Amino acid sequence: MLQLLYHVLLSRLRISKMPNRKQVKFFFDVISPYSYFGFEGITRHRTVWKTPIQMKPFFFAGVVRHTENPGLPLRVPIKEKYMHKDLLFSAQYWGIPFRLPKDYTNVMLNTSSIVPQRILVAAQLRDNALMEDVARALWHRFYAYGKPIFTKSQVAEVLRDLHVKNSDELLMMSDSAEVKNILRENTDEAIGNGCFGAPWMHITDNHGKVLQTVFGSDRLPQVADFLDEPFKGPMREKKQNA
Ligand SMILES: N[C@@H](CCC(=O)N[C@@H](CS)C(=O)NCC(=O)O)C(=O)O
Repeated sequence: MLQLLYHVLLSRLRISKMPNRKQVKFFFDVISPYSYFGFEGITRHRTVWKTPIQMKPFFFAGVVRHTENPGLPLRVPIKEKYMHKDLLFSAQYWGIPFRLPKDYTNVMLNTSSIVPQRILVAAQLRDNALMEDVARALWHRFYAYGKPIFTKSQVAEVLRDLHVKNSDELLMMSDSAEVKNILRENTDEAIGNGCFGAPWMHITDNHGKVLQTVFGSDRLPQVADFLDEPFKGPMREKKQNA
């Protein structure tokens, strides 16, 4: 009995000693250019934040389908015109080489990103840093060189350029039930918390309770403030792809 009491007290003590650290989950899809900016912004801030950041590849089309979001900027001509300019403006801010790929709106609205997103999940199962390298390289290929990134062979070229070991295994893994489930779970997790767009973030407490949901790469200053962390602007000196 005394022993039981001792263990209960000890576990209580351990819980109360745990720092009450918030965490960020960052949901993104390579089909979303604003995810690219947010991805760069948040990963650059990792060097100055203590807050753990979890990167979550999800399926943007699944979100759009679920929410029946009629407000996608590329579907509204006046917003489309603005967005084309805003992407260049924002890319300049983040120091990202960027030009609009040919036939951009059409490609964005009519191409599926399921293949690269599943490959990112497979890469993350191996190693999160690998996943981030692949995501960054996919965006770089699309926006710096205008080359497509949506089929297996296109992604395979990126893996080859990055000298990824056993890349065939990774591509095969991306068709597994495990990978498909994780991508679906990540998407459902965002949808379950009110997601309608990308990038999307959850700020949670250290028990995983969602304290704040956030839409957009342009909300990083508010995210930093909520986390009690510094916002250092675009940190262009940290850019990896020139
Ligand atoms: N102001 C946001 C815009 C983000 C944005 O427009 N994301 C697109 C995908 S690339 C989206 O999810 N749009 C849905 C909507 O605007 O309802 C930012 O700077 O990141």
